[in-house]
Amino acid sequence: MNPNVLEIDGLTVSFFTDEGEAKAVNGVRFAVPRGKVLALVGESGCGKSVTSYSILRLIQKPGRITGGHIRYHGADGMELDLAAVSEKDPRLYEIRGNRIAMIFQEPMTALSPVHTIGGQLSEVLFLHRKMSKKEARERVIAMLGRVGIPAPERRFDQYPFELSGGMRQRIVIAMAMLSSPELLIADEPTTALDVTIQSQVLSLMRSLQRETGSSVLLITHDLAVVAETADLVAVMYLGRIVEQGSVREIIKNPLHPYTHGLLASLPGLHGRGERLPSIRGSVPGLLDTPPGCPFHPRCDFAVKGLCDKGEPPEERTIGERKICCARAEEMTVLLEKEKECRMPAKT
Ligand SMILES: Nc1ncnc2c1ncn2[C@@H]1O[C@H](COP(=O)(O)OP(=O)(O)OP(=O)(O)O)[C@@H](O)[C@H]1O
Repeated sequence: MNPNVLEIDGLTVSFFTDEGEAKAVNGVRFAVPRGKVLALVGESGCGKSVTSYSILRLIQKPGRITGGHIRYHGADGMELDLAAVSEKDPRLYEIRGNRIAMIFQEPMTALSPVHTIGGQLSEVLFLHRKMSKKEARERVIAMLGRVGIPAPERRFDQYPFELSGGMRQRIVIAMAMLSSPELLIADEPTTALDVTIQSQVLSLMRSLQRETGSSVLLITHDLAVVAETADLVAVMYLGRIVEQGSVREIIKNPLHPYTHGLLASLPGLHGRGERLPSIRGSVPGLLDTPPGCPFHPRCDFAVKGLCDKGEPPEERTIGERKICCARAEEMTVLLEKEKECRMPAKT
């Protein structure tokens, strides 16, 4: 069996607007291993959602997948390139919601306000598992209990509006898990929730993932969420992956200046009242991406003539991580020097 449930290779997705072709995803390559959580992280607009929507072929006009592969490797041997398959191919319907499920930031996008919770959840089992009404009711009530919904028998007949945001997101997770997907794509699943509820929902997702052995592609802009939830991380900037590897290695020792900047701006790393450093400048538009490394105009380590010219740097491997930075090999030393400069001199 392939160790990866999903392999994305050279994925390119463009939006064809009146102003021109905007490459929202530009040659992205990563793999989601079986039984692992991979987080795709980056600032707003870097292409995380477009990447995840592409997997289920949910990109709408004027957007289109223009290149690359999205290879799904089923545990039962089913193989499919989701980037190439026809929209009408019945295998695509089988994959959506059954083998690959998706949960969104706002639970109400997935739930119908006019149907009961039990009715909506049972539908998943009628559709994908062809279960009887009685069997489905039992399975749904058990799953509601598993995701921490109190009094699941009573909740079965209630409507989504009768529940809090955190409870609704648990319902959506229950709905996704009912079909025992091999891969769960969670697009900012906790962003709309209060901080205390966020952490409960994340640990619920993590424990369900461990219990079922499914894989998760977690989309988030929050490195604190990554540290808490994921095994692997891929950092995206302006439609490209700039650094990827294990969470342990990358959070402890980020090498790409962008990852370094994202981590440095996390509140947990700084003392009370201390001003948080931020990455200078802002993300350029997709129609005027700079030549060379897309991050160079905001990078403190950019070198004229090296980082601002030609094609973006190619991916290279350092230890177990992959990084796209022309100065990757020197970064450990450069970051160490920078840290020393920021430390107050000893008297
Ligand atoms: N329908 C569309 N038409 C034109 N451009 C689009 C469209 N949808 C997305 N884009 C562009 O694609 C780029 C990537 O968007 P995407 O939603 O994937 O970013 P993201 O990293 O998920 O950000 P966020 O966290 O804000 O959702 C953005 O520059 C966005 O403006």
